[in-house]
Amino acid sequence: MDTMTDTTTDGLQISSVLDMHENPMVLIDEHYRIVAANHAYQEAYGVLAADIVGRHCHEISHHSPMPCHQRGEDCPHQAVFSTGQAHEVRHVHFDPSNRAEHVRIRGHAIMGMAGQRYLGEEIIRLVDQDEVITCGEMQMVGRSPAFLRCLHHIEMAARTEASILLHGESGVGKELAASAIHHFSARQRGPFITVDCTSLPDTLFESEILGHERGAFTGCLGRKRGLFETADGGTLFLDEIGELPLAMQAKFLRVLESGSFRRLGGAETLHADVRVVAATNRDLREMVAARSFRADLYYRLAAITVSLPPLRERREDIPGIARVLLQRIGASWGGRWELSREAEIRLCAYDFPGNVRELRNILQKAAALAAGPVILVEDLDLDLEDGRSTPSVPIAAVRCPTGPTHGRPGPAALPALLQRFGGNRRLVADAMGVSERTVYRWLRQG
Ligand SMILES: Nc1ncnc2c1ncn2[C@@H]1O[C@H](COP(=O)(O)OP(=O)(O)OP(=O)(O)O)[C@@H](O)[C@H]1O
Repeated sequence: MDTMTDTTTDGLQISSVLDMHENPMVLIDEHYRIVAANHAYQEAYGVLAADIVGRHCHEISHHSPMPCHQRGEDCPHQAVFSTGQAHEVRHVHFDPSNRAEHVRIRGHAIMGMAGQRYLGEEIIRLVDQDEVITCGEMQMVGRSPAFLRCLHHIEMAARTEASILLHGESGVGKELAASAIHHFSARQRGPFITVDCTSLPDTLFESEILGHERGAFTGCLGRKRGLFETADGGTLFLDEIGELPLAMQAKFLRVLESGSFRRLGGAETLHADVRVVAATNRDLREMVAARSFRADLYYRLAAITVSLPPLRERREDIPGIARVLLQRIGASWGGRWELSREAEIRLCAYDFPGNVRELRNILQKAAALAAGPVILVEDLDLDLEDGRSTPSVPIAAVRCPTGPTHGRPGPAALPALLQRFGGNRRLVADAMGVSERTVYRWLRQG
């Protein structure tokens, strides 16, 4: 083992040099052993330097017996020792009580007086108390290990130029993840263009995706740039790619392979430099086997695949996401709502087949129905058929909803809702997640 006393040959005390840093910092030797930790580190993690000096960094920060690069992670230790250059990564660390946290690590190469090499690891803790990770204008909430791991994959994938396929259930946050990829990538200053593959009729492919020249078809008055061209220098997000009909898959493949295209009615071959991110909730491999999705397009899109975990596999994120969603609802409706403890427990026990989008809809309805600023269990309209509560959660401690069922507000709630939304039935319908006709029906029924 490469050892180092706390005093270097020129009389500097290592820990006092590390203490100059405000962020937690540790010094690590070539053999992954921690040599020193600064005051900020000891305070942040509630440990004494003596408790961790001599132990492996991966054991302390990852609770893992092996270095993180051997588990497929981008490891500052490996990078700094092999290149001698500083290296920065995001990681998921675990504190002494096994709580996952999202951190940015700056690894610096440090030389000892006798030529020994060290890694100086500065740890910047990214997740604040609200568990919100802010990427540009977006807010991604969560601190569960499953979520943070997924975020790490997203960031690692974003740094490459490879096509990325996002896979996950409906409402799990694929579109949010796609914009996070754009934000984390070198293309962040370029455009982020979304193509909804469910609403792209075959007849519109050319004009929408490739654009058209003036007079290209009857009634076409001007020249239009297509979405592919508009995404030049940025990211093209193909949402619901599994819904793309076979005929259009061939057309897409041609454009994606070459980056070249012609506008409808145009003679000139144009080129766009586009990075593609696609998303689906379907099993594209199965679709390839069933010949309903082209294998060549699949391999073109899925250079890197990132799976987004469903909300029920990261239940510890539910309270944090609910808090942020309620803040958003409050900001747009002009009000403040919070969950009662029982309502929070009830939500954490729910399976959320519709994931974060369903959570948002449930909270909107609940806020619309709640008599005051505190949302009670009876304000929650959970679909208990699909979203059965799991046995791992102490359901016995939770009362069942007794209030309105299937979104139908009680007799007193409807006038209050109409008042809240200035008599606008459309807004009431949106808040309740029903059609405007349903609101009319409720009003007729009194
Ligand atoms: N981690 C998160 N933190 C905060 N909000 C989130 C998070 N994940 C998703 N959301 C919100 O949930 C809603 C649904 O997310 P999104 O549209 O990205 O899901 P999706 O997987 O693309 O859904 P679909 O497959 O139906 O298109 C959005 O309002 C989004 O902002």
